[in-house]
Amino acid sequence: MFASRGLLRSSRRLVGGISSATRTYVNLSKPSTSVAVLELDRAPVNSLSKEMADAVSAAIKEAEGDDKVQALVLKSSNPKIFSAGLDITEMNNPEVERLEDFWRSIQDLFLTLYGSRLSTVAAIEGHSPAGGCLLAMSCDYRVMTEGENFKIGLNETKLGIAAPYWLKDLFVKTIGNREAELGLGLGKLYSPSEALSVNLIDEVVKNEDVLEVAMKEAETWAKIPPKGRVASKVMLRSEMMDELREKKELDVGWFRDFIMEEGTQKGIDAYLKSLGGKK
Ligand SMILES: CCCCCCCCCCCC/C=C/CC(=O)SCCNC(=O)CCNC(=O)[C@H](O)C(C)(C)COP(=O)(O)OP(=O)(O)OC[C@H]1O[C@@H](n2cnc3c(N)ncnc32)[C@H](O)[C@@H]1OP(=O)(O)O
Repeated sequence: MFASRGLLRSSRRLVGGISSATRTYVNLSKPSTSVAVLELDRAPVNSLSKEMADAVSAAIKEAEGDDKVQALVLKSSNPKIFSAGLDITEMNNPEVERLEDFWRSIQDLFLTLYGSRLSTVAAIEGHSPAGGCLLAMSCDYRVMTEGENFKIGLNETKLGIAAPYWLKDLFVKTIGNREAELGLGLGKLYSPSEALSVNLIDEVVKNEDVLEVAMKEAETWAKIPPKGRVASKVMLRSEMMDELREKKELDVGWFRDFIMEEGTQKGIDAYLKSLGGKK
């Protein structure tokens, strides 16, 4: 059903009529004719390394390659963490070439998900900070599990870094300029009810219901005739995507220079050490 890609270790099985493919970092399945499910599966926190970003992009393209598929649910294998965002170790004392390639992979992941012909529904299971929020906001619809300790938002400023301009633009498009000023400036992480109140997400559901609700939503989107739906999506999203495509290498340079600064490195180093308490 889903053709395998050279990049990915892939094994296939048929469970109850559901074709599923298990790969490194992602699992792709097709529980119904028109909806595919892409599960993020990089323990412990689904952080986005270069390889993880490439794997997610490849899986989205693979789902798009099936003409019958019209919608995609993005979920996590971890019920408490959708994604902890970018893999911070990629930005900690990096090799410059690897750092630049890492950023290109993140740009490509955004362009692939945000610009997908598929209707995309994020089943946000638990925490979704920074790059996790980027993944969620790149989808067409967001369902998040309840639990006021779960957080979503852009906390970059608290790490001593700034979100790139296109992530800022996406945030503004999603929640409006004033709330984005507050959210970005304060590095605010929102609980599910707060996120709902500012339209960062569309629904809050019980943990056990999240996949069912996301699937139902995806089925609804999948029934819309694709021609008009995709044309509408292109109209709404192409300006931002075209700008990033044009400025891609400039953006890589900004990212590299910003991350390689001594002060940025000190901040990232301290933040990494504070995480998990083990590094
Ligand atoms: C001209 C102007 C120029 C402007 C500049 C433009 C260019 C600048 C661009 C800069 C862009 C930067 C963009 C950044 C976006 C990001 O995504 S940065 C990442 C932000 N993410 C976070 O802050 C989340 C951090 N993690 C957590 O908060 C928690 O881990 C959690 C709430 C998700 C889960 O908590 P818990 O279950 O308690 O797990 P932990 O014990 O904390 O973690 C377990 C394990 O995972 C490691 N880890 C956690 N997150 C990350 C991560 N994002 N990357 C790498 N590793 C991570 C953590 O260290 C633990 O490891 P050990 O078990 O200790 O080894």
